[in-house]
Amino acid sequence: PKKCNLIGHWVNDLGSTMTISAVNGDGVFSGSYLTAVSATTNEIKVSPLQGSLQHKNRKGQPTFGFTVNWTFSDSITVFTGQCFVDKDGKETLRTMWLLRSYVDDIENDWKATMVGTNIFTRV
Ligand SMILES: CN1C(=O)N(C)[C@H]2CS[C@@H](CCCCC(=O)O)[C@H]21
Repeated sequence: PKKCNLIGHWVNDLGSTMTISAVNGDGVFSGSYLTAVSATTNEIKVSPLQGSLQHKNRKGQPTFGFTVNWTFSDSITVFTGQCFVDKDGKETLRTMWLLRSYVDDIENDWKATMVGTNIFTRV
C-alpha cells in the first residue's frame, strides 16, 4: 500500500537539500535544511528545522508542517504540505511555504512576506 515516510534526505527543484531525522510518537520531527539559493548575499549555511506531522489517519500519506530558522539571514520560512507516493511509487513532498524577512520599518511590512509552492523528491 502507499506509504510515504518523511524521514531521510530530500532535494527540491531549487537544489536545496533537507534531512529529516526521527519522528517521535507525537509526530514531532527535526532536521536540517541546506539552501542552494538565497535572497541574501550572506554566505549560505545549514539551518535547523522543526515540524510535526499528522499520522492520525495512518493512511500512509501524512500532512505536515515545519519551520526553518535561517542561520544566515534575518528571516524564517514555514512550510506546509503532504507526503505522497506518486504513480511510479516514488515519494514526493508537495508543499507551500511563506518566507518572512525582517524589515526595518512597519511601513515596509506589506512587502516582507513571500509565498511559493515547492516539490521535494528523495535524494
Ligand atoms: C532556497 N529556497 C527554497 O528551497 N525554498 C523552497 C524557498 C523558500 S525558503 C527560500 C530560501 C530562503 C533563504 C533565506 C533568505 O533568503 O532569507 C527558498
